[in-house]
Amino acid sequence: MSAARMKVAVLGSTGSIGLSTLDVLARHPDRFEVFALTAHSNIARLREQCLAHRPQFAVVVDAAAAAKFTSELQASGCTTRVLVGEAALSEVAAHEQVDAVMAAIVGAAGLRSSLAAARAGKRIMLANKEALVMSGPLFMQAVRDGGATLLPVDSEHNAVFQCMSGPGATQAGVTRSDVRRVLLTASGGPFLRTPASALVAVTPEQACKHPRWVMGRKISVDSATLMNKGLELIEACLLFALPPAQVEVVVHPQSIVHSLVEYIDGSMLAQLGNPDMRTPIAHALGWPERIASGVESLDILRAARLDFEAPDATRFPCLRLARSAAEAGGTAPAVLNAANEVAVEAFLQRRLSFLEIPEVIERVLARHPTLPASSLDDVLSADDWARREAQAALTAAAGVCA
Ligand SMILES: NC(=O)C1=CN([C@@H]2O[C@H](COP(=O)(O)OP(=O)(O)OC[C@H]3O[C@@H](n4cnc5c(N)ncnc54)[C@H](OP(=O)(O)O)[C@@H]3O)[C@@H](O)[C@H]2O)C=CC1
Ligand SMILES: CC(=O)[C@@H](O)[C@H](O)COP(=O)(O)O
Ligand SMILES: [Mn+2]
Repeated sequence: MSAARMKVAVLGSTGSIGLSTLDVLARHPDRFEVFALTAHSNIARLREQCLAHRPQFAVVVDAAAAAKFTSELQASGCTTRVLVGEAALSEVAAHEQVDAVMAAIVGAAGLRSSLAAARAGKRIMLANKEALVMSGPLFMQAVRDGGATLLPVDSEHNAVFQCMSGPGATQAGVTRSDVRRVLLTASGGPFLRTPASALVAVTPEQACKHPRWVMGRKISVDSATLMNKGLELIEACLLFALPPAQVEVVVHPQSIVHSLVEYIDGSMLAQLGNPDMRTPIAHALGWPERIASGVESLDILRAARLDFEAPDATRFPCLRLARSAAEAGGTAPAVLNAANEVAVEAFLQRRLSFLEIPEVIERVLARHPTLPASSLDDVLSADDWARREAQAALTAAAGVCA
Protein backbone atom coordinates (compact mmCIF):
# COMPACT_ATOMS: atom_id res chain seq x y z
CA MET A 1 0.00 0.00 0.00
CA SER A 2 2.81 2.42 0.88
CA ALA A 3 4.24 2.24 -2.69
CA ALA A 4 1.10 3.97 -3.98
CA ARG A 5 1.22 6.78 -1.44
CA MET A 6 1.47 10.29 -2.86
CA LYS A 7 4.71 11.99 -1.81
CA VAL A 8 4.02 15.59 -0.82
CA ALA A 9 6.45 18.49 -0.38
CA VAL A 10 5.00 21.24 1.82
CA LEU A 11 6.76 24.53 1.07
CA GLY A 12 6.12 26.94 3.92
CA SER A 13 5.08 24.16 6.30
CA THR A 14 5.49 26.38 9.38
CA GLY A 15 2.86 28.88 8.24
CA SER A 16 -0.91 28.91 8.51
CA ILE A 17 -1.51 26.99 5.25
CA GLY A 18 1.38 24.68 6.08
CA LEU A 19 -0.20 23.75 9.42
CA SER A 20 -3.61 23.11 7.86
CA THR A 21 -1.99 21.00 5.15
CA LEU A 22 -0.18 18.82 7.68
CA ASP A 23 -3.44 18.44 9.61
CA VAL A 24 -5.18 17.07 6.50
CA LEU A 25 -2.21 14.90 5.51
CA ALA A 26 -2.10 13.35 8.99
CA ARG A 27 -5.72 12.21 8.56
CA HIS A 28 -4.71 10.06 5.57
CA PRO A 29 -1.49 8.22 6.39
CA ASP A 30 -2.48 5.44 3.97
CA ARG A 31 -2.72 7.90 1.12
CA PHE A 32 0.02 10.50 1.59
CA GLU A 33 3.64 10.60 2.66
CA VAL A 34 5.24 13.86 3.81
CA PHE A 35 8.39 14.06 1.68
CA ALA A 36 9.74 17.53 2.46
CA LEU A 37 9.04 20.41 4.84
CA THR A 38 10.47 23.92 4.66
CA ALA A 39 10.81 26.90 7.00
CA HIS A 40 12.26 30.37 7.09
CA SER A 41 12.38 31.68 10.67
CA ASN A 42 10.33 29.23 12.74
CA ILE A 43 12.94 26.53 13.26
CA ALA A 44 11.39 25.27 16.51
CA ARG A 45 8.14 24.52 14.70
CA LEU A 46 9.98 22.86 11.80
CA ARG A 47 11.75 20.61 14.28
CA GLU A 48 8.41 19.54 15.85
CA GLN A 49 7.02 18.88 12.38
CA CYS A 50 10.01 16.76 11.40
CA LEU A 51 9.66 14.67 14.53
CA ALA A 52 5.94 14.19 13.91
CA HIS A 53 6.01 13.57 10.13
CA ARG A 54 9.53 12.19 9.52
CA PRO A 55 10.03 13.71 6.05
CA GLN A 56 13.01 12.71 3.91
CA PHE A 57 14.08 16.36 3.61
CA ALA A 58 13.75 19.57 5.61
CA VAL A 59 14.82 22.87 4.10
CA VAL A 60 16.06 25.73 6.24
CA VAL A 61 16.45 28.88 4.19
CA ASP A 62 18.62 30.68 6.72
CA ALA A 63 22.10 29.10 6.82
CA ALA A 64 22.82 30.52 10.29
CA ALA A 65 20.01 28.43 11.82
CA ALA A 66 20.79 25.20 9.98
CA ALA A 67 23.71 23.76 11.97
CA LYS A 68 21.91 23.86 15.34
CA PHE A 69 18.73 22.49 13.74
CA THR A 70 20.62 19.59 12.15
CA SER A 71 22.32 18.54 15.39
CA GLU A 72 19.04 18.82 17.33
CA LEU A 73 17.31 16.54 14.83
CA GLN A 74 20.11 14.01 14.98
CA ALA A 75 20.05 14.06 18.77
CA SER A 76 16.34 13.21 18.59
CA GLY A 77 17.06 10.22 16.36
CA CYS A 78 15.40 11.82 13.34
CA THR A 79 16.97 10.83 10.00
CA THR A 80 15.50 13.74 8.02
CA ARG A 81 18.19 15.25 5.76
CA VAL A 82 18.58 19.00 6.18
CA LEU A 83 19.12 21.13 3.08
CA VAL A 84 20.10 24.78 3.37
CA GLY A 85 19.38 27.90 1.33
CA GLU A 86 16.83 29.23 -1.13
CA ALA A 87 17.94 26.95 -3.98
CA ALA A 88 17.06 23.93 -1.86
CA LEU A 89 13.38 24.98 -1.97
CA SER A 90 13.39 24.47 -5.74
CA GLU A 91 15.41 21.29 -5.35
CA VAL A 92 12.77 19.62 -3.19
CA ALA A 93 9.90 21.09 -5.26
CA ALA A 94 11.30 19.48 -8.40
CA HIS A 95 12.66 16.31 -6.76
CA GLU A 96 12.03 13.27 -8.93
CA GLN A 97 10.36 11.41 -6.07
CA VAL A 98 7.88 14.21 -5.32
CA ASP A 99 4.34 13.83 -6.68
CA ALA A 100 2.68 16.92 -5.23
CA VAL A 101 3.83 20.31 -3.97
CA MET A 102 1.90 22.54 -1.60
CA ALA A 103 3.15 26.03 -2.54
CA ALA A 104 2.51 27.89 0.71
CA ILE A 105 5.46 30.25 1.07
CA VAL A 106 4.24 33.82 1.42
CA GLY A 107 5.08 36.43 -1.19
CA ALA A 108 7.66 36.65 -3.96
CA ALA A 109 9.96 34.40 -1.91
CA GLY A 110 7.88 31.48 -3.22
CA LEU A 111 8.24 32.30 -6.92
CA ARG A 112 11.25 30.19 -7.86
CA SER A 113 10.15 27.06 -6.01
CA SER A 114 6.58 27.28 -7.34
CA LEU A 115 7.96 27.66 -10.86
CA ALA A 116 10.33 24.75 -10.29
CA ALA A 117 7.36 22.56 -9.35
CA ALA A 118 5.51 23.70 -12.48
CA ARG A 119 8.45 23.00 -14.78
CA ALA A 120 8.99 19.59 -13.20
CA GLY A 121 5.40 18.59 -13.98
CA LYS A 122 4.17 18.18 -10.41
CA ARG A 123 0.68 18.44 -8.98
CA ILE A 124 0.96 22.03 -7.71
CA MET A 125 -1.48 23.04 -5.01
CA LEU A 126 -1.14 26.79 -5.21
CA ALA A 127 -1.71 28.96 -2.15
CA ASN A 128 1.19 31.32 -2.91
CA LYS A 129 -0.88 33.68 -5.09
CA GLU A 130 1.91 36.28 -5.28
CA ALA A 131 4.05 33.89 -7.39
CA LEU A 132 1.29 33.58 -9.98
CA VAL A 133 0.40 37.28 -9.91
CA MET A 134 4.02 38.29 -10.51
CA SER A 135 4.86 35.90 -13.30
CA GLY A 136 1.36 35.50 -14.82
CA PRO A 137 1.42 34.02 -18.32
CA LEU A 138 4.99 32.75 -17.78
CA PHE A 139 3.79 30.68 -14.85
CA MET A 140 0.87 29.26 -16.82
CA GLN A 141 3.22 28.45 -19.71
CA ALA A 142 5.57 26.65 -17.30
CA VAL A 143 2.59 24.59 -16.08
CA ARG A 144 1.73 23.63 -19.66
CA ASP A 145 5.33 22.97 -20.74
CA GLY A 146 6.05 20.89 -17.67
CA GLY A 147 2.77 18.96 -17.92
CA ALA A 148 1.95 19.98 -14.35
CA THR A 149 -1.50 19.88 -12.77
CA LEU A 150 -2.32 23.25 -11.20
CA LEU A 151 -4.92 23.11 -8.46
CA PRO A 152 -5.99 26.36 -6.76
CA VAL A 153 -5.92 26.33 -2.96
CA ASP A 154 -6.90 29.97 -2.41
CA SER A 155 -10.45 29.47 -1.13
CA GLU A 156 -12.14 31.63 -3.79
CA HIS A 157 -10.30 30.03 -6.70
CA ASN A 158 -10.77 26.59 -5.32
CA ALA A 159 -14.48 27.41 -5.12
CA VAL A 160 -14.51 28.62 -8.74
CA PHE A 161 -12.60 25.51 -9.81
CA GLN A 162 -15.20 23.35 -8.08
CA CYS A 163 -18.04 25.29 -9.74
CA MET A 164 -16.41 24.72 -13.12
CA SER A 165 -16.15 20.96 -12.68
CA GLY A 166 -18.57 18.51 -14.24
CA PRO A 167 -19.33 17.69 -17.87
CA GLY A 168 -17.23 19.88 -20.16
CA ALA A 169 -14.82 20.60 -17.31
CA THR A 170 -11.52 21.99 -18.42
CA GLN A 171 -8.13 22.27 -16.83
CA ALA A 172 -7.23 25.43 -14.97
CA GLY A 173 -6.00 28.05 -17.42
CA VAL A 174 -8.27 27.04 -20.29
CA THR A 175 -11.08 29.43 -21.26
CA ARG A 176 -14.65 28.22 -21.05
CA SER A 177 -16.87 30.00 -23.50
CA ASP A 178 -19.99 29.14 -21.48
CA VAL A 179 -18.92 31.22 -18.46
CA ARG A 180 -20.47 34.68 -18.30
CA ARG A 181 -18.61 35.90 -15.22
CA VAL A 182 -16.91 34.91 -12.02
CA LEU A 183 -17.85 36.56 -8.72
CA LEU A 184 -15.12 36.49 -6.10
CA THR A 185 -16.45 36.96 -2.59
CA ALA A 186 -14.60 39.20 -0.12
CA SER A 187 -15.23 39.23 3.61
CA GLY A 188 -14.54 42.98 3.63
CA GLY A 189 -11.87 42.44 6.28
CA PRO A 190 -11.73 43.85 9.81
CA PHE A 191 -12.42 47.43 8.66
CA LEU A 192 -15.55 46.77 6.60
CA ARG A 193 -17.58 49.17 8.77
CA THR A 194 -14.73 51.45 9.92
CA PRO A 195 -15.28 55.07 8.85
CA ALA A 196 -12.63 56.60 6.57
CA SER A 197 -11.64 59.07 9.29
CA ALA A 198 -10.68 56.22 11.66
CA LEU A 199 -8.68 54.21 9.12
CA VAL A 200 -5.68 56.51 9.45
CA ALA A 201 -4.96 55.33 12.99
CA VAL A 202 -5.59 51.57 12.73
CA THR A 203 -2.80 49.34 14.06
CA PRO A 204 -1.16 46.19 12.69
CA GLU A 205 -2.82 44.22 15.51
CA GLN A 206 -6.26 45.44 14.43
CA ALA A 207 -5.48 44.79 10.76
CA CYS A 208 -4.32 41.23 11.49
CA LYS A 209 -7.49 40.38 13.40
CA HIS A 210 -9.48 38.94 10.51
CA PRO A 211 -13.17 38.48 11.31
CA ARG A 212 -13.46 35.02 9.68
CA TRP A 213 -10.09 33.44 8.90
CA VAL A 214 -6.93 32.80 10.89
CA MET A 215 -4.08 33.58 8.50
CA GLY A 216 -0.50 34.85 8.30
CA ARG A 217 0.16 38.53 8.93
CA LYS A 218 0.86 39.58 5.35
CA ILE A 219 -2.33 38.16 3.84
CA SER A 220 -4.30 39.48 6.83
CA VAL A 221 -3.19 43.03 6.07
CA ASP A 222 -3.95 42.44 2.37
CA SER A 223 -7.41 41.37 3.37
CA ALA A 224 -7.84 44.55 5.43
CA THR A 225 -6.83 46.82 2.51
CA LEU A 226 -8.73 44.63 0.00
CA MET A 227 -5.47 44.14 -1.89
CA ASN A 228 -5.98 40.44 -1.21
CA LYS A 229 -9.06 40.61 -3.43
CA GLY A 230 -7.07 42.62 -5.99
CA LEU A 231 -4.38 39.94 -6.13
CA GLU A 232 -7.14 37.34 -6.32
CA LEU A 233 -8.74 39.13 -9.27
CA ILE A 234 -5.44 38.83 -11.17
CA GLU A 235 -5.07 35.23 -9.98
CA ALA A 236 -8.56 34.37 -11.29
CA CYS A 237 -7.89 35.94 -14.70
CA LEU A 238 -4.78 33.77 -15.05
CA LEU A 239 -6.17 30.51 -13.67
CA PHE A 240 -9.41 30.61 -15.61
CA ALA A 241 -8.19 32.52 -18.70
CA LEU A 242 -10.71 35.33 -18.24
CA PRO A 243 -10.35 39.06 -18.99
CA PRO A 244 -10.59 41.33 -15.91
CA ALA A 245 -14.01 42.55 -17.06
CA GLN A 246 -15.43 39.06 -16.48
CA VAL A 247 -14.24 38.90 -12.86
CA GLU A 248 -16.21 40.84 -10.26
CA VAL A 249 -15.75 41.26 -6.53
CA VAL A 250 -18.66 41.20 -4.13
CA VAL A 251 -18.46 41.71 -0.37
CA HIS A 252 -19.97 38.82 1.58
CA PRO A 253 -19.25 39.35 5.29
CA GLN A 254 -20.19 35.84 6.42
CA SER A 255 -17.46 34.13 4.31
CA ILE A 256 -19.70 31.13 3.73
CA VAL A 257 -20.08 31.44 -0.05
CA HIS A 258 -16.49 31.17 -1.21
CA SER A 259 -17.20 32.37 -4.78
CA LEU A 260 -19.66 32.00 -7.63
CA VAL A 261 -19.62 31.25 -11.35
CA GLU A 262 -22.37 32.52 -13.64
CA TYR A 263 -22.99 30.66 -16.89
CA ILE A 264 -24.46 31.99 -20.15
CA ASP A 265 -27.81 30.34 -19.41
CA GLY A 266 -28.17 32.46 -16.24
CA SER A 267 -27.27 29.64 -13.83
CA MET A 268 -25.11 30.67 -10.93
CA LEU A 269 -23.14 27.99 -9.11
CA ALA A 270 -21.58 28.68 -5.75
CA GLN A 271 -19.41 26.70 -3.35
CA LEU A 272 -20.32 27.03 0.34
CA GLY A 273 -18.70 25.82 3.51
CA ASN A 274 -17.36 26.84 6.88
CA PRO A 275 -14.39 29.20 6.54
CA ASP A 276 -11.62 26.67 7.12
CA MET A 277 -8.74 26.25 4.67
CA ARG A 278 -8.66 22.50 5.25
CA THR A 279 -11.59 22.21 2.80
CA PRO A 280 -9.77 23.63 -0.28
CA ILE A 281 -6.55 21.94 0.83
CA ALA A 282 -8.27 18.54 1.06
CA HIS A 283 -9.94 19.21 -2.28
CA ALA A 284 -6.58 19.88 -3.94
CA LEU A 285 -4.91 16.90 -2.26
CA GLY A 286 -7.66 14.46 -3.13
CA TRP A 287 -8.73 15.76 -6.56
CA PRO A 288 -10.43 14.33 -8.55
CA GLU A 289 -11.64 12.36 -5.56
CA ARG A 290 -13.03 13.86 -2.32
CA ILE A 291 -11.29 13.13 0.95
CA ALA A 292 -12.13 13.99 4.58
CA SER A 293 -10.73 17.30 5.81
CA GLY A 294 -11.79 17.47 9.46
CA VAL A 295 -14.01 20.48 8.70
CA GLU A 296 -17.39 20.48 10.47
CA SER A 297 -20.65 20.54 8.53
CA LEU A 298 -21.92 24.00 7.79
CA ASP A 299 -25.04 24.62 9.86
CA ILE A 300 -27.11 26.60 7.37
CA LEU A 301 -29.97 27.10 9.81
CA ARG A 302 -27.59 28.72 12.28
CA ALA A 303 -25.94 30.77 9.53
CA ALA A 304 -29.51 31.76 8.51
CA ARG A 305 -28.59 34.55 6.09
CA LEU A 306 -26.11 35.37 3.37
CA ASP A 307 -25.47 39.07 2.67
CA PHE A 308 -23.85 40.58 -0.40
CA GLU A 309 -22.84 44.19 -1.09
CA ALA A 310 -20.59 46.17 -3.41
CA PRO A 311 -17.04 46.97 -2.24
CA ASP A 312 -16.33 50.56 -1.20
CA ALA A 313 -13.81 51.80 -3.76
CA THR A 314 -13.19 55.06 -1.90
CA ARG A 315 -12.07 53.61 1.42
CA PHE A 316 -10.30 50.67 -0.22
CA PRO A 317 -8.46 51.92 -3.33
CA CYS A 318 -6.25 48.81 -3.60
CA LEU A 319 -8.93 46.99 -5.56
CA ARG A 320 -8.89 49.70 -8.25
CA LEU A 321 -5.08 49.64 -8.38
CA ALA A 322 -5.06 45.88 -8.86
CA ARG A 323 -7.72 46.01 -11.55
CA SER A 324 -5.67 48.60 -13.48
CA ALA A 325 -2.58 46.39 -13.18
CA ALA A 326 -4.60 43.39 -14.41
CA GLU A 327 -5.76 45.41 -17.41
CA ALA A 328 -2.26 46.73 -18.14
CA GLY A 329 -0.70 43.23 -17.95
CA GLY A 330 3.01 42.78 -18.70
CA THR A 331 5.16 43.82 -15.75
CA ALA A 332 2.39 45.83 -14.03
CA PRO A 333 1.13 42.99 -11.74
CA ALA A 334 4.71 42.24 -10.61
CA VAL A 335 5.20 45.92 -9.78
CA LEU A 336 1.87 46.07 -7.93
CA ASN A 337 2.80 42.99 -5.92
CA ALA A 338 6.31 44.13 -5.02
CA ALA A 339 5.21 47.61 -3.98
CA ASN A 340 2.47 46.06 -1.89
CA GLU A 341 4.88 43.66 -0.18
CA VAL A 342 7.18 46.55 0.76
CA ALA A 343 4.32 48.75 1.96
CA VAL A 344 2.67 45.99 4.01
CA GLU A 345 5.96 45.09 5.70
CA ALA A 346 6.50 48.77 6.56
CA PHE A 347 2.98 48.96 7.98
CA LEU A 348 3.59 45.84 10.08
CA GLN A 349 6.79 47.50 11.38
CA ARG A 350 4.84 50.68 12.17
CA ARG A 351 6.85 52.71 9.66
CA LEU A 352 3.80 53.45 7.49
CA SER A 353 0.17 54.15 8.28
CA PHE A 354 -2.65 51.99 6.92
CA LEU A 355 -3.88 54.65 4.50
CA GLU A 356 -0.37 55.13 3.13
CA ILE A 357 -0.23 51.55 1.86
CA PRO A 358 -2.26 52.30 -1.30
CA GLU A 359 -0.53 55.68 -1.64
CA VAL A 360 2.89 54.02 -1.88
CA ILE A 361 1.62 51.44 -4.38
CA GLU A 362 -0.07 54.07 -6.53
CA ARG A 363 3.06 56.23 -6.54
CA VAL A 364 5.20 53.30 -7.71
CA LEU A 365 2.70 52.22 -10.36
CA ALA A 366 2.45 55.78 -11.68
CA ARG A 367 6.21 55.84 -12.24
CA HIS A 368 6.24 52.46 -13.97
CA PRO A 369 6.18 52.27 -17.76
CA THR A 370 4.56 48.84 -18.28
CA LEU A 371 6.85 46.51 -20.20
CA PRO A 372 6.29 43.07 -21.68
CA ALA A 373 7.02 40.26 -19.20
CA SER A 374 8.52 37.82 -21.66
CA SER A 375 11.04 36.15 -19.39
CA LEU A 376 11.66 35.49 -15.72
CA ASP A 377 14.40 38.13 -15.87
CA ASP A 378 11.81 40.72 -16.99
CA VAL A 379 9.65 39.82 -13.97
CA LEU A 380 12.53 39.85 -11.51
CA SER A 381 13.81 43.19 -12.86
CA ALA A 382 10.35 44.73 -12.47
CA ASP A 383 10.08 43.28 -8.95
CA ASP A 384 13.50 44.66 -8.01
CA TRP A 385 12.77 48.09 -9.52
CA ALA A 386 9.41 48.31 -7.73
CA ARG A 387 10.94 47.41 -4.36
CA ARG A 388 13.52 50.18 -4.70
CA GLU A 389 10.86 52.67 -5.80
CA ALA A 390 8.60 51.65 -2.93
CA GLN A 391 11.43 52.05 -0.42
CA ALA A 392 11.99 55.56 -1.77
CA ALA A 393 8.25 56.26 -1.52
CA LEU A 394 8.33 55.03 2.11
CA THR A 395 11.00 57.55 2.94
CA ALA A 396 8.81 60.29 1.50
CA ALA A 397 5.78 58.97 3.39
CA ALA A 398 7.75 58.62 6.65
CA GLY A 399 8.26 62.37 6.61
CA VAL A 400 4.51 62.83 6.49
CA CYS A 401 3.97 60.05 9.08
CA ALA A 402 6.44 61.38 11.66
N1 LIG B 1 -3.57 31.57 5.45
C1 LIG B 1 -4.58 31.42 4.63
O1 LIG B 1 -5.69 31.08 5.06
C2 LIG B 1 -4.41 31.65 3.16
C3 LIG B 1 -3.17 31.91 2.61
N2 LIG B 1 -3.04 32.06 1.26
C4 LIG B 1 -1.71 32.32 0.70
O2 LIG B 1 -0.83 31.29 1.12
C5 LIG B 1 0.48 31.82 1.31
C6 LIG B 1 0.91 31.53 2.75
O3 LIG B 1 0.08 32.23 3.62
P1 LIG B 1 0.09 31.96 5.19
O4 LIG B 1 0.26 30.51 5.44
O5 LIG B 1 -1.08 32.65 5.74
O6 LIG B 1 1.41 32.74 5.62
P2 LIG B 1 2.28 32.55 6.92
O7 LIG B 1 2.97 33.84 7.16
O8 LIG B 1 1.49 31.96 8.02
O9 LIG B 1 3.37 31.46 6.48
C7 LIG B 1 4.32 31.76 5.50
C8 LIG B 1 5.28 30.60 5.29
O10 LIG B 1 6.30 31.02 4.38
C9 LIG B 1 7.58 30.88 5.01
N3 LIG B 1 8.44 31.96 4.54
C10 LIG B 1 8.33 33.28 4.82
N4 LIG B 1 9.31 33.97 4.21
C11 LIG B 1 10.05 33.06 3.54
C12 LIG B 1 11.22 33.15 2.73
N5 LIG B 1 11.83 34.32 2.50
N6 LIG B 1 11.72 32.02 2.20
C13 LIG B 1 11.14 30.83 2.44
N7 LIG B 1 10.03 30.68 3.20
C14 LIG B 1 9.50 31.78 3.74
C15 LIG B 1 7.30 30.96 6.49
O11 LIG B 1 8.35 30.38 7.24
P3 LIG B 1 8.57 30.71 8.81
O12 LIG B 1 7.23 30.65 9.45
O13 LIG B 1 9.46 29.60 9.27
O14 LIG B 1 9.20 32.06 8.90
C16 LIG B 1 6.00 30.16 6.56
O15 LIG B 1 6.28 28.80 6.50
C17 LIG B 1 0.40 33.31 0.98
O16 LIG B 1 0.78 33.52 -0.34
C18 LIG B 1 -1.09 33.63 1.16
O17 LIG B 1 -1.51 34.68 0.36
C19 LIG B 1 -4.10 31.96 0.40
C20 LIG B 1 -5.34 31.74 0.90
C21 LIG B 1 -5.61 31.57 2.31
C1 LIG C 1 -9.05 32.12 3.05
C2 LIG C 1 -8.70 32.87 1.86
O1 LIG C 1 -8.76 32.39 0.76
C3 LIG C 1 -8.28 34.25 2.03
O2 LIG C 1 -7.72 34.77 0.84
C4 LIG C 1 -9.52 34.98 2.44
O3 LIG C 1 -10.36 35.04 1.35
C5 LIG C 1 -9.22 36.31 2.98
O4 LIG C 1 -10.39 36.93 3.23
P1 LIG C 1 -10.91 38.23 2.47
O5 LIG C 1 -12.08 37.81 1.70
O6 LIG C 1 -11.19 39.15 3.60
O7 LIG C 1 -9.78 38.74 1.60
MN1 LIG D 1 -8.59 33.91 -0.75
